[in-house]
Amino acid sequence: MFRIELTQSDVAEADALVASLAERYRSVEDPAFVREATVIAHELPRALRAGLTEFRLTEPHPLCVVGGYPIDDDRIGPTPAHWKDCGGEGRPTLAEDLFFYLCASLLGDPIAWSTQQDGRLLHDVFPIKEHQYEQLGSGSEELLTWHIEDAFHPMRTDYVGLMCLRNPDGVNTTYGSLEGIDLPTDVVEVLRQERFPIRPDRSHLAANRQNDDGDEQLRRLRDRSYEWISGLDANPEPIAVLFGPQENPYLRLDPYFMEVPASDPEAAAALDTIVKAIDANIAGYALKPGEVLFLDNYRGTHGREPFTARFDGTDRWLTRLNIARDLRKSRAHRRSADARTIY
Ligand SMILES: NC(=[NH2+])NCCC[C@H](N)C(=O)O
Ligand SMILES: O=C(O)CCC(=O)C(=O)O
Ligand SMILES: [Fe+2]
Repeated sequence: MFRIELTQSDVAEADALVASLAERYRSVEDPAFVREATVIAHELPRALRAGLTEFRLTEPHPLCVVGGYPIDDDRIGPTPAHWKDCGGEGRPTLAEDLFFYLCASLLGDPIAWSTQQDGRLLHDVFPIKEHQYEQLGSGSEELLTWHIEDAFHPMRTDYVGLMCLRNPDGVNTTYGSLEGIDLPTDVVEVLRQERFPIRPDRSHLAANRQNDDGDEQLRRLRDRSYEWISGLDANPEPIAVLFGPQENPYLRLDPYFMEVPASDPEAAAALDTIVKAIDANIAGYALKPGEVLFLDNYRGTHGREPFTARFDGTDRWLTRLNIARDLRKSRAHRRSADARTIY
């Protein structure tokens, strides 16, 4: 994996920047911060900026870890019980949120899904009791099967960022890719065709909806998004699993939510081949508090190993950002040029 290690003076620089921002902004969701973040990110330590730029431009590996940012476990307080209780202003993790968001801003622009976690930009990923056995980031007892994030969505992002706030049992994030794998050319050809129906993962379904605020227009847009998702759930659209460069093609799949019809055995066999190839090379990495992981969501899949949650405020806690390289690709689904929520 590609690693960027902050030195002591890098940390001091980043801390000073974050401390000054924490006096001006109360949340990374503040539209004024979102507007300024790209400019402010240029005040991060040079080695960090250079590393993230290299990761973005040369695609050296599907994973990039930024290590060395310190976290005061007491100051961030207990791991919350549900994301609906901890978004927006007043988070004890404001400093960590700001640092994470600025790093992300060197790769692209974070976006929010109207259908995920109340339309927040910054998601929380910790175990939620009612989700123990679900295929959700908030699950725990089940292996979170590997996936491209939001694979079903035409506007899924280029990167997924995960910042580790705590991970007391060293639970592994899993990752896989096509690196070192030579798929037969006829299989690749089939995988490049739109023959693979995919359903939305459960995190976008109305069953997980909490948000109902906002004006009339906002509610209508949100209703429309949920309708689109449930339509897709009932009638999955066939997508291509591979795209882009002939060698080292990009990936788009979430096998748990994909089923090829019996009428297309050739496609079923091709999907089976790539899933087995990626499965054979799955690796794991246990994020440490303060580490930020950026996953290249075109090049690598990821998931999470099962664990037993405690539900006592000491559980594993990550935050998550979805980062787009080109906001314009989703412009038709956002309310203004600089709005971040995709409807
Ligand atoms: N294979 C899967 N489990 N896919 C769904 C991944 C979890 C989803 N991204 C979430 O936010 O909860
Ligand atoms: O918990 C992890 O390490 C990964 C979670 C994940 O894949 C997700 O939330 O989509
Ligand atoms: Fe994920």
